Amino acid sequence: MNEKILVIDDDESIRQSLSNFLRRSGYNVLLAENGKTGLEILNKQTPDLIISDIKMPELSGIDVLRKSKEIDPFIKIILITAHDDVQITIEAMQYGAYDYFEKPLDIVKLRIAIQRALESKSLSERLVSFVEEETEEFQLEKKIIGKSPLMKVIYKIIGQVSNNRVTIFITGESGTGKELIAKTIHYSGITKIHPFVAVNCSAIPETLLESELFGHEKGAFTGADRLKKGKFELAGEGTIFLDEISEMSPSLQAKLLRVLQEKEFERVGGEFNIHMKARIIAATNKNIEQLVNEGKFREDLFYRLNVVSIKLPPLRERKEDIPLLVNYFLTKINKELHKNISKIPDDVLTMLINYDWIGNVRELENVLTQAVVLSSDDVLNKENILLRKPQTGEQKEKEVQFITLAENEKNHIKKVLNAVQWDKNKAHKILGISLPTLYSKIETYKLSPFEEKA
Ligand SMILES: Nc1ncnc2c1ncn2[C@@H]1O[C@H](COP(=O)(O)OP(=O)(O)OP(=O)(O)O)[C@@H](O)[C@H]1O
Repeated sequence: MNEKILVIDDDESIRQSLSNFLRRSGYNVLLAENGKTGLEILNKQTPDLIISDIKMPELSGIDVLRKSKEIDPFIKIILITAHDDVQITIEAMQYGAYDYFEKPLDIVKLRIAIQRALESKSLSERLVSFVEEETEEFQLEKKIIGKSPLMKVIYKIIGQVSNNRVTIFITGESGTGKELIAKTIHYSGITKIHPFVAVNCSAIPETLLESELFGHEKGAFTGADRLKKGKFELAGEGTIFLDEISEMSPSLQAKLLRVLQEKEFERVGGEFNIHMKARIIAATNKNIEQLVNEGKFREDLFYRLNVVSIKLPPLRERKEDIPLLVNYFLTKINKELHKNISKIPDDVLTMLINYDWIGNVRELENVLTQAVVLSSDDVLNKENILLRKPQTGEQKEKEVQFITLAENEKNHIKKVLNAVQWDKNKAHKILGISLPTLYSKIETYKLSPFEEKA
């Protein structure tokens, strides 16, 4: 039996082209020009999957998503939109959207998503969760900046985990935003009315960490002159963020494992167990798998913590986010320092894009702060941008020797196009070639804004 897919879009041309594509792929198609009609069809004809536009008059795609889930909690919904919006992506995933696509639609990716959505329909009964309460206004787009495909994957995971309490392990180099992501998860979902408590496991001496985490009773040890609640207790039903977890001593790793297994802990010197209600988010900038292999981090603890894993990409792997981050930080820093640096020369932006940012977003923010402090006019001047090391290292030269000139050109054009989000008018100027030449190079090298994964 062919599966039924309901397409809801107020744009007739999109409805028709989606309908043709779906029929050609062997599905039965139902069409609705607005959310209200779509919901009526859902009631009467029980489709297996809905593909809905987000921006529609009266009922939006998010409204359709929420109401459809009330009618059929196990329906799969793929949302499409013309606008790239972090908040909407997270909201859509929170309300249980199966996936989220931007126009123009990438048909190959859409086809795969449809197949997967239909395959997982029978499993979804266990996965779908309702969100009854309105989420407090939390302006995510002001906090996490980035529209690269790698960051979009992260936003989807945030949406999927913010309304449950699964344990999360975040890895990523220093300054990639691990704490920021942990806070965003906390403040986007059911934990947001409870405390967010962060502990840096490497900053606290080993002897103190246990009482810091679990608290201590009065008289538990010399100097314990009063009862002190630990971070787990203070976090209540909120989130405890264990940063630099790889630095935890073996004995404390064993204690933490027991807490995770038994969901309870004792204060140091205490005699009764306290129920653990907080969600744990652990993070490290070390290669944790390697530490596990070397026996430096308990494997059983790692598996307990790594229920959902989030790997934050280094900034150099999402260079297209650099211009956005530069704008965001300049606005923020200008405000804080009462400055008005508004002009970013093309060569300065190119330099920032090409730099490898070992310290990631934190380093970028620091470099920009320094540049704003040093600037005396409204231009972000090159001489005020103090980078840690020269751009061309020996390593880079070695890599270049092994690729052809054409490959090098292709890579460079692609890097610039990604960095300016495929704005060809900007790209041809940065590259110093004419617009027609840029088009012909895109054609020759078969460049595309969409990376196909094997
Ligand atoms: N995508 C982003 N958008 C905006 N700001 C960001 C982003 N990622 C990181 N930042 C900012 O960069 C700084 C460093 O981020 P954060 O402390 O979360 O990194 P981290 O990975 O936890 O670092 P470390 O491993 O050193 O503890 C913070 O000021 C944070 O707000």
